[in-house]
Amino acid sequence: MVTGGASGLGRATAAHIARSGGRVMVADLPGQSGLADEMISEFGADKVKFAACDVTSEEDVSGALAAMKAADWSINASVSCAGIAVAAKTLSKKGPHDLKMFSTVIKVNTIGTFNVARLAAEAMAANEADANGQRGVIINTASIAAMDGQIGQVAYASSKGAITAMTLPIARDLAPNGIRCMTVAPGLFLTPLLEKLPEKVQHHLGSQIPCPNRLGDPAEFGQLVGSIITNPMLNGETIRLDGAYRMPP
Ligand SMILES: NC(=O)C1=CN([C@@H]2O[C@H](COP(=O)(O)OP(=O)(O)OC[C@H]3O[C@@H](n4cnc5c(N)ncnc54)[C@H](O)[C@@H]3O)[C@@H](O)[C@H]2O)C=CC1
Ligand SMILES: C[C@]12CC(=O)[C@H]3[C@@H](CCC4=CC(=O)CC[C@@]43C)[C@@H]1CC[C@@H]2C(=O)C=O
Repeated sequence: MVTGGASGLGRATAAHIARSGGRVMVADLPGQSGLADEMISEFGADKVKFAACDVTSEEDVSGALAAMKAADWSINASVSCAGIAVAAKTLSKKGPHDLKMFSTVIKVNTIGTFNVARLAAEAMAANEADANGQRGVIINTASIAAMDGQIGQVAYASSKGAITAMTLPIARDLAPNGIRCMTVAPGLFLTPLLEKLPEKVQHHLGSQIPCPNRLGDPAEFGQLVGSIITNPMLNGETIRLDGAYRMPP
């Protein structure tokens, strides 16, 4: 299952899994079903399915997992890519940071990610263990903003910092169930999130990345997720995927 799987990093991950012979439940907001339909046409309905799902809702996430079970698909990997970003300072000329905005970002990014992790873990725990005694892997998406939070990113950086912080305790909690937990902290990737910015700004951002000297390709994120799924020793850690970029203040 890939949440936020209709767009950007999630879409590239779903495509990577489908191309590698896997089956993917794309769980995304109902408004994204058109984008998911494109993937279903590309890979076939036996490889890709769509579940309308708000990650903050227990009912929706349980529904997506139930749809997998109904299709006789086991859940071996749960990848959380659903996320939102806002820009606002703690205090600006407009006044203090809007508290509702802060709560919304925490709700979608942090609580949504944990909601998916806990419910996916319950489903994975019923899988038969493989030769390593493992039943599945939970993969979260943070951001380098978790470590290098910029001016105006207090809500976003907090939400992503919590995702990196939950990685080790989730891995420890789920070790007895044979379930791993990893987090990827991407740098700057060319997805609709960044495509919103003027091209000049996109080029400038790409030029700041040491090596490779360009924005990340979402396929490279999908490739890392594929490696995490297949490498049984990766557990309890956050991996930066950023071409050695460190964000300035
Ligand atoms: N693009 C980048 O450079 C970076 C992205 N990230 C993170 O990667 C993740 C994916 O970002 P992108 O692919 O760039 O963004 P995107 O905007 O292309 O995709 C995000 C997807 O999440 C879905 N989504 C949003 N709220 C949701 C909810 N409540 N329930 C279910 N789905 C929901 C959206 O519908 C969308 O399909 C996000 O968590 C973002 O914070 C982190 C670092 C860098
Ligand atoms: C997501 C990330 C950090 C941001 O907050 C910005 C986003 C690009 C588009 C944006 C424009 C704005 O006006 C508000 C901020 C933001 C949403 C950036 C793309 C990658 C950044 C990130 O997470 C890096 O790790």
